[in-house]
Amino acid sequence: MVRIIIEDLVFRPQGRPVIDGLSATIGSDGITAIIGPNGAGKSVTLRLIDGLLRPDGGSVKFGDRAPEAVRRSFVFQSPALVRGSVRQNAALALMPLRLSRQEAAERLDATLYEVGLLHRADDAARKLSGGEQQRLALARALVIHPELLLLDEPTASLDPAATAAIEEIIRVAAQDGTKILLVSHNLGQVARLARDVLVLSRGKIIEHGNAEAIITTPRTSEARAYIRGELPWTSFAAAC
Ligand SMILES: Nc1ncnc2c1ncn2[C@@H]1O[C@H](COP(=O)(O)OP(=O)(O)OP(=O)(O)O)[C@@H](O)[C@H]1O
Repeated sequence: MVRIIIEDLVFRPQGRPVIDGLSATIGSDGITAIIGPNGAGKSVTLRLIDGLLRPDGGSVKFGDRAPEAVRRSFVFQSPALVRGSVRQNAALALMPLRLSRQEAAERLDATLYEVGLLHRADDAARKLSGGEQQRLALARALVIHPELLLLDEPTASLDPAATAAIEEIIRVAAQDGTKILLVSHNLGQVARLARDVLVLSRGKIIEHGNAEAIITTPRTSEARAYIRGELPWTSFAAAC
């Protein structure tokens, strides 16, 4: 179980405050979505939590566990696949685990089956469709049996059917006990999947709570504007 405690996190490249004193305690189960307008700092927050970026202040703690003891995976919006087969791509993630050959093969088959790619295991990864490539990226993330899975807009460029397939994989992973942090602009997806939501604006959390409550009745005007899709020129156009 991974509880994430973020305290006064600051990321300030060249002095520009991108993340500006962000604090939150994120519960150890279910799916937590991070939403907010472009440039709010969602991806940076995910990277700071994962340790891909170093903060300029504050901390991210996983309860009382050392960060390196928390098995975790990160899936990006565009899957970075290497040359080789579907199976070889997924197998890369297993290398640090030093499993026996048989155990690794069993795990790979089980995970490729879960994401619906076992029948494509020997095909070239780069020949997969966008949705299949993202399922492979998820297989590579899930094959290590992560305790924490960080997903940065995993369905941003996918059609509804491919999105539904990815959402089902995410749902099953969460049911199996993986804690999931999901950055998404797809509020339907957030409503379908998330238990709780963090709303970011200009590097700060402006709301954190139950997903349904935040999506249906956001408290702050900024969250309301984002969720209702108010664009800056809406009121200007109305005034003309
Ligand atoms: N590694 C980095 N170093 C310095 N600045 C960065 C880095 N990554 C992102 N930024 C800057 O931080 C700001 C927030 O970026 P971020 O990608 O976190 O936004 P976001 O909320 O995920 O936006 P979007 O919804 O458009 O993906 C941007 O101005 C971006 O240019």
